[in-house]
Amino acid sequence: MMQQIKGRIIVSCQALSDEPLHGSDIMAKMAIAAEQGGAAAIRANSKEDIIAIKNVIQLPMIGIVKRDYPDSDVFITPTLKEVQELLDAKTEVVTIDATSRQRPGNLSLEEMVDYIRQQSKAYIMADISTFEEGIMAIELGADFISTTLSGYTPYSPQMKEPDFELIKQLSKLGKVPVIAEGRISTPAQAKKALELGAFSVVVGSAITRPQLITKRFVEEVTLLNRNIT
Ligand SMILES: CC(=O)N[C@H](C=O)[C@@H](O)[C@H](O)[C@H](O)COP(=O)(O)O
Repeated sequence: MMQQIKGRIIVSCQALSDEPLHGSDIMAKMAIAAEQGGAAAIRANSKEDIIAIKNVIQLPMIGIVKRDYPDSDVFITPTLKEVQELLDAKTEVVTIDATSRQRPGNLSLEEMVDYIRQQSKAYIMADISTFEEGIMAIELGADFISTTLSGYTPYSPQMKEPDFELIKQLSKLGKVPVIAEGRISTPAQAKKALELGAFSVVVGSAITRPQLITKRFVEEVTLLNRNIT
């Protein structure tokens, strides 16, 4: 699988329950479209969506389960319950939040990694938000690190652009494949991430969230109209 995704685009097909495209059947169609476009793998949220996507395409799946808990800000595969759902869905990659924030029930990252290693042969992807968290994830033995959460923890840089600096610094270590993810919205940005050393690039909203794609066009046009009047 590593060779299959090297230097290529992974498409994130996700729509939460409050999004217009929510539904496993729709995500399965998105995944077919991504496969037709040449995606190397699919990142998807929830056991249901992963199973529906696996029914229609052969690409490797990078799975997450997003769930909110009252005692933690961690929402990407926060506990062993979500890990087990991913293992049940037979996802090739189990993705966990590997930030230094407290997990629900004070579960440690080590416990999560141990559980996945004991229960399956799935790869582990660590979603991180800073360089230090990346180092921690490498020490824990993650198979991939993804820059997914840069900009989504209060202590990481808040920016509109992808966090190219983080992609570059982690890739430079040469320890574990670094997946560039988060706000990559143009082919040029995807190319830049690979040039900076990323192993693969995940693109989500710019391909699979039409409400956000529309908004980008509308905002640009609104700006122009403001300048004219
Ligand atoms: C922060 C968070 O919840 N990220 C999620 C993680 O899976 C998804 O909502 C993103 O779409 C995904 O990371 C891809 O990023 P972008 O959509 O920016 O290309």
